[in-house]
Amino acid sequence: MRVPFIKMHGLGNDFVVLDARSEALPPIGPATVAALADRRTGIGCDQLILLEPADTADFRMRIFNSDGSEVEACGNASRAVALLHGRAAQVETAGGLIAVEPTGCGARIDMGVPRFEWDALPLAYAMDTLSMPVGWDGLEAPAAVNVGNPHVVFFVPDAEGVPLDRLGPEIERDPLFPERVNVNVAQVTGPASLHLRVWERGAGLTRACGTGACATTVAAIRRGLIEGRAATVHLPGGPLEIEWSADNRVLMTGPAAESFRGTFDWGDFA
Ligand SMILES: N[C@@H](CCC[C@H](N)C(=O)O)C(=O)O
Repeated sequence: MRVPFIKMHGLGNDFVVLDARSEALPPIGPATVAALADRRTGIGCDQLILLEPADTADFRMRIFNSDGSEVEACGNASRAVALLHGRAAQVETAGGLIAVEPTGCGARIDMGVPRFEWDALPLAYAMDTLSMPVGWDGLEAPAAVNVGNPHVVFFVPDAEGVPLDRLGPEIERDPLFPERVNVNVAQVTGPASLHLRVWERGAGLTRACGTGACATTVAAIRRGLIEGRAATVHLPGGPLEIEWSADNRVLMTGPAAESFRGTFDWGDFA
């Protein structure tokens, strides 16, 4: 069975998009996702995105990390999917309903309401999530935020100097995070400006993480580290505009692009 795919990205965080909204695909498992995501023997991506019909929204977006795990949210893929869809839509995700709106060369996404309760992250046990009393080799007192998916955010004086390739996997899999966690290291660079690097759960270091930018902005506002309720978040792949609205919704604006299209043989990856 030949299956069409669309290769897309948001600031270099890249996706294989499978559109099963009008024609169903066979059930997809973690091994197939990981094989397709492999950069040497597959198509290669940070996340695989599967679009399906939905009952209570315009369509459903399922998100899989390159390790095969299915997750709740992906900011950059939401913009890519908005671009592909070509008009405003309500999209069902495992993390909740999001509203997407294309804006020419990208999209604006209403990512929903952030959560800060320890059991919403989730953490293994109760603690303060604004400044968690924990640390890993010099990375101390992160904030925990769930923006559909779980994030910890460390504010540091020099984000580039953090050995995230070493500490990211350790923190991601710490027993404190029963569902693992996305690890953000952020530097405040101005009254409304942040520099951010992210170790993504299930995907490793990526060039950009939309939900990481949302979680980091919300955490910076809660901590009083920036002025107002909006920031430009500079990631290795480029900037995102994030706002935490007065009615408690996280809004993200930024680019997305299609790279190429192709087909693959399902049997080669099943
Ligand atoms: N790249 C994403 C986040 C993808 C999911 C994440 N790795 C997780 O496991 O929660 C983004 O742009 O938000």
